[in-house]
Amino acid sequence: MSAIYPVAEIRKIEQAALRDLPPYTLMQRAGQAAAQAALRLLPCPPHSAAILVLAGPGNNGGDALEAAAGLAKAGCEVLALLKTPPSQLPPDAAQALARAQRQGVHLMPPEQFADIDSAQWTLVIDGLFGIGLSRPLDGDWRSLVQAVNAMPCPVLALDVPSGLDADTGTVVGGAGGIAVTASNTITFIADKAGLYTGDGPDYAGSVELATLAIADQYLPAPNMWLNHPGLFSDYLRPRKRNSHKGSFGDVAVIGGAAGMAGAPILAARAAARCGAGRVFVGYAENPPAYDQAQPELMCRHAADLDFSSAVLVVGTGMGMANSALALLTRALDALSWLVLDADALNLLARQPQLQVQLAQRQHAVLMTPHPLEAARLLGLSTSEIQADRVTAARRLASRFNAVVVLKGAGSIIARADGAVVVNPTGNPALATAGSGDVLSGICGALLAQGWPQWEAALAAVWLHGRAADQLVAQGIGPIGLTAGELIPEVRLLLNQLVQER
Ligand SMILES: NC(=O)C1=CN([C@@H]2O[C@H](COP(=O)(O)OP(=O)(O)OC[C@H]3O[C@@H](n4cnc5c(N)ncnc54)[C@H](OP(=O)(O)O)[C@@H]3O)[C@@H](O)[C@H]2O)[C@@H](O)CC1
Ligand SMILES: Nc1ncnc2c1ncn2[C@@H]1O[C@H](COP(=O)(O)OP(=O)(O)O)[C@@H](O)[C@H]1O
Ligand SMILES: [K+]
Repeated sequence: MSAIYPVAEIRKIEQAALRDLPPYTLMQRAGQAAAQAALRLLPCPPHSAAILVLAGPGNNGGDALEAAAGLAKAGCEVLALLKTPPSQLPPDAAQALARAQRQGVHLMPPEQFADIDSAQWTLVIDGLFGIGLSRPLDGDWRSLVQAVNAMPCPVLALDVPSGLDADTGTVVGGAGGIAVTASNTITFIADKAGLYTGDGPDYAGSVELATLAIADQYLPAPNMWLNHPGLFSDYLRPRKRNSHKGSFGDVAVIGGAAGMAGAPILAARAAARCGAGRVFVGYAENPPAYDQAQPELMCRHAADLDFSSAVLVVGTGMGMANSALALLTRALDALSWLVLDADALNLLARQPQLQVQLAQRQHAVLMTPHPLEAARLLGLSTSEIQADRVTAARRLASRFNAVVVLKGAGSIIARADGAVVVNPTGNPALATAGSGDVLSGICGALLAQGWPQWEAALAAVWLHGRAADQLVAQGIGPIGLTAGELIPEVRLLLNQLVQER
């Protein structure tokens, strides 16, 4: 399942399930799943492992103590750090503590709390705070997290790395806050957006989901999902034998002011190699005769292009001159499907009347802002966008009646009705000039081939990120991957997905 729920919903699911289950059941399931995940992470047999379990004052601490019991039972040497007096633990966590002690888990004496880094641990389990974190970590908690973050061993976070906001992927307390940097996270009941977007992936590491066998009847209809090909596979259709280039549509990339002629070329090459029947490049100024590396592209002056018969990808390297504004206005007037990127978005941010025109357009639009472009469109700062990427993407989608891709680590795809998808593919190899142009070209190609906007956006973002992941696995990046290198890899992946379906 790929549903993502906000923390408030997870609380409701948990409460509803707990009403129908014997007490302590869910914590036992969480702890056991965590113990199994921990055993899989050990680089040695259990009886050679020394595991430090950090147990906080709430039920996240209870999960950790339950996991500690399971690990001790499996033969590991387990030491638990518990600052809270047992009498102050919630009932389930107190039960987990009793079980851990029966299994031979030792409690660390308080005088050793400041020296946890003096021992060599095989693994640390972070069960300090989960979704109940209500304020930034300070004092002893902060020192503890600092010590864990300096350790070389793997760290398994339970539910969410302590200190991270599970909804937004920001550290609680902002720049002054702190969170556990885990190598792995096992999250319970359902995925949380904050594990996949913004700073979340840097803290959560590799994420595994344990649903705790919660029956479907307790799960409300989601309106947030984790991106995967199942969400767009209906459109991964093999080509009919009896087809021709007209069957796969035209893309016209509009952009390319002086000094930025390469940007639309990247988008256009991506569009051609992702299957558009014909690809035009409409230059704001001085079109080149043709693209030597991809002579299939038809390079023209944008003023000479028919805007009504192609999917228009507008804005890549377009500049902010009056001529660019005129091209954007013409594109918004056209009945064609639109992808708005880069300078098209920057111009829109400056032109309230064009924003009204966009929101009222009959044919909806796909917009691909990076956080700064999103900030300009919403009149906010980039840090305000990054503080809650899901909300920012939803606001843009509803304001402009558009499908919006808020780019950056863990891209957020949002729809005007509030549906959101969080993308788990991609890596910092993509932090290179032109990779956004490639994304807009992929979007254009899928739209030209008849994909609806929502599925086109989901597929384009997933493929773009996955291509970068595969290239990095081959050693092509993260350092020095260039945007153009993504294009053949995306083509390969798209063909593979169609074949596998
Ligand atoms: N219930 C169940 O059966 C299941 C629960 N599950 C597990 O429970 C987790 C949620 O448990 P939880 O609600 O007890 O919250 P948790 O994250 O442990 O922290 C709350 C405690 O921390 C304290 N506190 C907060 N911030 C603080 C700070 N900065 N500095 C210091 N203290 C701070 C807060 O104190 P207070 O804010 O009240 O002062 C309170 O004492 C969830 O993530 C999952 O792991 C799953 O196993 C499924 C079954
Ligand atoms: N750290 C990262 N992790 C995942 N994806 C990233 C990361 N950095 C950048 N990207 C992706 O790379 C692309 C960059 O787009 P953009 O900022 O518009 O670049 P440009 O304008 O140079 O083409 C976006 O799709 C973005 O989501
Ligand atoms: K935790």
